[in-house]
Amino acid sequence: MEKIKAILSASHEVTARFVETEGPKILSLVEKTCEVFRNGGKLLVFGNGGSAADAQHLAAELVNRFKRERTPLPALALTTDTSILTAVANDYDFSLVFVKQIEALGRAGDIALGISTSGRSPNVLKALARARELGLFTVGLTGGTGGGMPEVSDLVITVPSEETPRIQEGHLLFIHVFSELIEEAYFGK
Ligand SMILES: O=C(CO)[C@@H](O)[C@H](O)[C@H](O)[C@H](O)COP(=O)(O)O
Ligand SMILES: [Zn+2]
Repeated sequence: MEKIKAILSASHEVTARFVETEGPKILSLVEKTCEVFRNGGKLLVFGNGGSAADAQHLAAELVNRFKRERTPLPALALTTDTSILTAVANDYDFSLVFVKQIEALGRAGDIALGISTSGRSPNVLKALARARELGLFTVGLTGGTGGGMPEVSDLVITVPSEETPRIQEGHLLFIHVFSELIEEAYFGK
């Protein structure tokens, strides 16, 4: 029981600091995303492991709904097509599994959101770098020092922890806060 309480308390402490330091950046990303959606652009999201699940979670909130009855929003997780993922990894390299999808689906004016707790996953960093070259707005959702994210991201949102699970808990909070604010900002209160 003590262990559970210690984990919960660490998680709360990290998410509280996250909101305090990164809140303004989250608000600016909400504005930017609404502008991109209004201009016919879309959000492409990707990451590995738990962050692949987070990418899918965010895309589902936006395409389906969060709290409101409203029209679907254009978001796509690049982590779900096992034929594409295995073919690219098998024929080329795992570090290109998101790059090739960015090249196929990304258009200038879209947003590429890469999720990496360490900021060091080559497939996430390469996809953000390529997205930027192609004229997408790039966002790194990360933790700790952010690894290589600052070099390839127009906006870096960082959970202030060095522990992967705590960082992921901050990322989940981001997904829900972002989805709720997007619904309000895009469709009105
Ligand atoms: O969920 C977890 C750990 O909590 C793992 O599945 C974790 O996401 C994987 O090890 C990832 O490969 C880590 O990649 P990254 O966050 O450093 O980019
Ligand atoms: Zn996890």
